[in-house]
Amino acid sequence: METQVTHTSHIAVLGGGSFGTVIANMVAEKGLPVRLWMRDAERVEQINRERCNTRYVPDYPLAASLEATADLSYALKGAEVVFLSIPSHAFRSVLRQAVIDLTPEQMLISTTKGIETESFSLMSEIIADEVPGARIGVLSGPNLAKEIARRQLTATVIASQDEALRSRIQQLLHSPYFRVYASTDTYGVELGGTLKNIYAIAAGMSAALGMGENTRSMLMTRALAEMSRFAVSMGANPMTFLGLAGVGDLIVTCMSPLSRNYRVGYALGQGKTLDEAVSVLGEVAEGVNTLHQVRDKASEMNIYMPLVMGLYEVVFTGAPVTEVARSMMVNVQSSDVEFVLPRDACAVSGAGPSSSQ
Ligand SMILES: NC(=O)C1=CN([C@@H]2O[C@H](COP(=O)(O)OP(=O)(O)OC[C@H]3O[C@@H](n4cnc5c(N)ncnc54)[C@H](O)[C@@H]3O)[C@@H](O)[C@H]2O)C=CC1
Ligand SMILES: O=C(CO)COP(=O)(O)O
Repeated sequence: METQVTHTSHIAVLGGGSFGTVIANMVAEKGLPVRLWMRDAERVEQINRERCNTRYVPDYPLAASLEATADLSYALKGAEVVFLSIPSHAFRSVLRQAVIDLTPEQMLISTTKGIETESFSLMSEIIADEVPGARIGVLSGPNLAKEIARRQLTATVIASQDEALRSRIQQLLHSPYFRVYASTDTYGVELGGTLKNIYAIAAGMSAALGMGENTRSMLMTRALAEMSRFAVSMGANPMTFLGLAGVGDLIVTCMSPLSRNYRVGYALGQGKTLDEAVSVLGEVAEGVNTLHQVRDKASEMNIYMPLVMGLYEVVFTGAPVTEVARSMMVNVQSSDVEFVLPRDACAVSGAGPSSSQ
């Protein structure tokens, strides 16, 4: 049964790409007023006229209570919840334009799976910087927009320290095809969704090169080990990666040609240059920048991440993938499951054990 939701005001979604559109429409399908903000006034006009975002999610009729707008103040003023589906490279600048119209009781939910260049900030950290005292949540999980648009069953995680926020977002998004689990580990949930994009590029590349399913399985499993090692070094709780926002999202993104990061990897595996692979996509593939940022951070902090290091060489320096793969296969063979949760890791602020509902 669909969750009944009450409302006193509208919901705002910033970002008129594929995920922003799907989030906005899932809420609007419940009859709630939703304002979907995007920069492009022509697209706004087209969406409101045709009731479809033909550029990003064709064949996906939009509910009557969804209104596209190019007026940021109109979208934000009086909104109860603001979802931010803006690519990481533009996230801070959009938030800076938005801040004047935000009020402390509004809930700000990032759906963006990326890292800011230079600062190494995740999006929730950017919100905390730009909107001090904001009520912050992060939404992440195996959520390919195009599958959600077909109402194929899936689930996500809403992570926040704010219990009322978690339950409000569960209420707003829950539907017969979409379940919403809760977590208190904002950083872990956000980090999982961000890191998995790197390995999706590698998975796409290995598929294009005709590598087998054993290879893909090894890649995903070692990716999880590497992500967890990175999380521990960053003071996060790696156990969160065992959930939907970690292994769940890693699996779908490494398996599906619907993933833009997978597609970038596939194109690279076919011999395209990085510029060609990205431009043919025409949508954001966060993993390219994330790979760069994580490689730099891992080098700086001396974190052992052979997949990241190898993929960086292939993607950014043009090293031949078969040679890189071969050299990785002769690396020192360490333990399979190498870490146990450090006893004091749970005490790290913001890295407490996640709680599912
Ligand atoms: N598409 C998907 O399946 C999912 C995407 N995400 C995440 O959501 C975020 C957004 O992704 P998508 O909507 O899929 O991307 P997209 O590439 O489909 O659309 C991005 C949108 O952001 C807009 N944009 C770019 N720069 C802007 C700026 N400076 N100001 C205002 N708008 C700007 C673009 O015009 C476009 O409408 C990404 O971080 C992605 O990782 C998360 C879950 C699923
Ligand atoms: O995060 C996603 C699915 O959960 C979408 O992945 P892509 O950005 O690679 O399409």
